[in-house]
Amino acid sequence: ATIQDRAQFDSAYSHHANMMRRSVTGNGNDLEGQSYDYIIVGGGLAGLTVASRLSEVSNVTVAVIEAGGDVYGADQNKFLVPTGNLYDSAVKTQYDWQWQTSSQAGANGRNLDWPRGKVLGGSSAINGLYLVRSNKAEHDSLASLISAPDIWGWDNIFRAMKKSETFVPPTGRVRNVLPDLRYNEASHGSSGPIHHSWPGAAFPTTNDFLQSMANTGTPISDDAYGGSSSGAFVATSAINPQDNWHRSFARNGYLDPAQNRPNLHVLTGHQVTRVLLDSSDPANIRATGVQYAASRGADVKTVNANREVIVSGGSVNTPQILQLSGIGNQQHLASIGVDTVIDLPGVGENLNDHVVTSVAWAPQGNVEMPAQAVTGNAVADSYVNAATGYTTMNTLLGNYTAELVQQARAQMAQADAASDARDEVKRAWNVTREAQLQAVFSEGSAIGAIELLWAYVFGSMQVQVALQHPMSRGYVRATSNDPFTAPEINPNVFGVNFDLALMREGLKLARRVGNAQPLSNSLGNENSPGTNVQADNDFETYARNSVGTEYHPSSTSSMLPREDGGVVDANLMVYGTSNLRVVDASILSSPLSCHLMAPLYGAAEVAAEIIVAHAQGRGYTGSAPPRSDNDSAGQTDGAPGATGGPGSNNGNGSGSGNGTSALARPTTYLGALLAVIIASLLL
Ligand SMILES: Cc1cc2nc3c(=O)[nH]c(=O)nc-3n(C[C@H](O)[C@H](O)[C@H](O)COP(=O)(O)OP(=O)(O)OC[C@H]3O[C@@H](n4cnc5c(N)ncnc54)[C@H](O)[C@@H]3O)c2cc1C
Repeated sequence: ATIQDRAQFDSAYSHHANMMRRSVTGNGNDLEGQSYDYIIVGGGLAGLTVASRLSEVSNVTVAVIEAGGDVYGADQNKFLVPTGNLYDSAVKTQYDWQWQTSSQAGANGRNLDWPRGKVLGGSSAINGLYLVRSNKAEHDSLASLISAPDIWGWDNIFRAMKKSETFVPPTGRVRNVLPDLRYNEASHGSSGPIHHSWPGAAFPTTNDFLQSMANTGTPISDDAYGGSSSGAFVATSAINPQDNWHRSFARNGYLDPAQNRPNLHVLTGHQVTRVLLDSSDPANIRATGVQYAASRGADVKTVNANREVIVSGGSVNTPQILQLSGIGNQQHLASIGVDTVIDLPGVGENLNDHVVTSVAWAPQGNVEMPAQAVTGNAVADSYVNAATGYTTMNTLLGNYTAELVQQARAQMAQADAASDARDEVKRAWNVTREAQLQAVFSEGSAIGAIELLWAYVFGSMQVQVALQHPMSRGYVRATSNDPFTAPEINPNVFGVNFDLALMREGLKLARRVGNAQPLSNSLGNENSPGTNVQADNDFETYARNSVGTEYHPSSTSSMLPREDGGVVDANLMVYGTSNLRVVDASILSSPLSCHLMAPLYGAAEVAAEIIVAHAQGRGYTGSAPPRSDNDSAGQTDGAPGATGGPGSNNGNGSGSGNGTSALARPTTYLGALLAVIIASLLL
């Protein structure tokens, strides 16, 4: 942390204390023995999105159990102030699970840090705020693997991503500094819970980066949000200019506006230790509730589910929870002393992650840069890095592509044959990698294989290089039947040579971008890897020594057919159960070429629509069900057949929050525009 004077800083942000907040409870007894229609495990990005939407239906009851604490407290500025994500970070604090991978052979044996949010809002509370959308072809490909184009294909996900968004155009000042900041309003949403905008502060070298990308083969995109994210652009950030430039995330976007709903209860500071399953009818295994505890050794409490349990613990924790509940590979479960209820070998497997490293320069002379600290000035502190570019295989490699793909196929076939993984797991690898090879790595594909990010970090200027479609697959496996013992995380970094080769070529391109006009005018010495690194081998050694996570793990509860190693079906129901779903990053069956937050808000919106449709006895056809009675328009349709209802339990949500004003309404686009005009006049 680089805050010089904490008291001065907190007083500059004292207005945060007056915000509208949804109250939550930290008292585990409030839920114990109670019954809720829906129990959501994990109050992160997906969990709070689903909780908010389900509780719009007033005659169902919803409980969320979150292992971490609340964001609103002594440390709230860590989460709310955008620049805080770098200079007052929640990473490596109590708000982070602080996972580490197992030793990674592909990264010279290093154990990589794997932060994940452990706080209300989950990783959406601690992340880098980049909002980038995935590509049409990627979603159509994911949907075809589960034969559900109407639900998971681009059209429905695009609609759902817009549903979650309120787009706020950049200020006049930002437009002046960044003449190449381009967007197409038609691709954005105007009345959703999460605000997408640009920071109030901007720097000329960001525009130079776009120009240098164009000059090295990655053209500037006019519309990165309408189905193709390839090209260079300044990404929107999850920032709300109308609310003091705060971070917009699952807590303040989805939960706080639900503050007056008596049918929604949120418990923090308690970890779900397992899902309780009734397997008396093996053809209809039902989740009857969950157990939870404040810590290892603390009392284990139970809360009952009338209708469904929805697991939203994220890509690391969700498979661990399923495994400890008896759902997973029978052999693995036996090895940790867990009785198998459902032998489902895909649980925890098929893990993939974007990995990242960078080329870094010292700034040239007195080039203008953001403050390398949180300052107490809301506009300055809204600055986050956001310029990016998604580069296709053809730009990266030209006609070398086909040869590399052929080599990759041969290498993977050999490695799979030697692996002792279950056949279903091998099929998951195969179908998802083949889908990637066809959609992303085919000649002329418009999907980014590599992301290049422009970053000012701790006084250095960097072009970061992140692999978007790794072929390597790893796993998450519980190592003990104790839920408070860390699982083994093995992302198998650079397990397939193809991934290393692309990273190497990405690093070369990053150097070319930095050496190209006009960006080169602002860059001094190349500090890393350093100009002595020229040969392929040296680039690869540098990549192995420096690579880390871009924080986008997915696929550990893949939505695939059961025989292809799937864990959930197209309705996100865990195979073999009739009322246990997973909604979080783990359901994506293969990587997406983007930061995951935007598509995950969309996926969680779709999940909530599916669940509401099912509660109403309707099939889900891939569009929003009729509006419900607790939503902002106040229309009613209820959910026939829902059991329980308000008052079916007495967990009354008392506790640490300080809810104040009336139910928030999403701002309209006109309101947004007006606020931005006023803001730019004030600047
Ligand atoms: C440091 C960092 C930077 C990132 N930067 C970006 C970015 O700039 N842009 C972007 O788009 N994405 C970014 N991401 C990724 C993005 O935030 C995640 O992909 C997304 O939040 C995943 O959503 P989720 O719902 O799957 O999991 P999460 O949001 O992580 O939520 C899971 C929740 O479940 C809770 N939980 C887990 N286990 C239990 C249990 N047993 N009992 C109770 N609660 C439990 C966790 O505490 C957590 O709150 C970043 C992530 C990190 C960690």
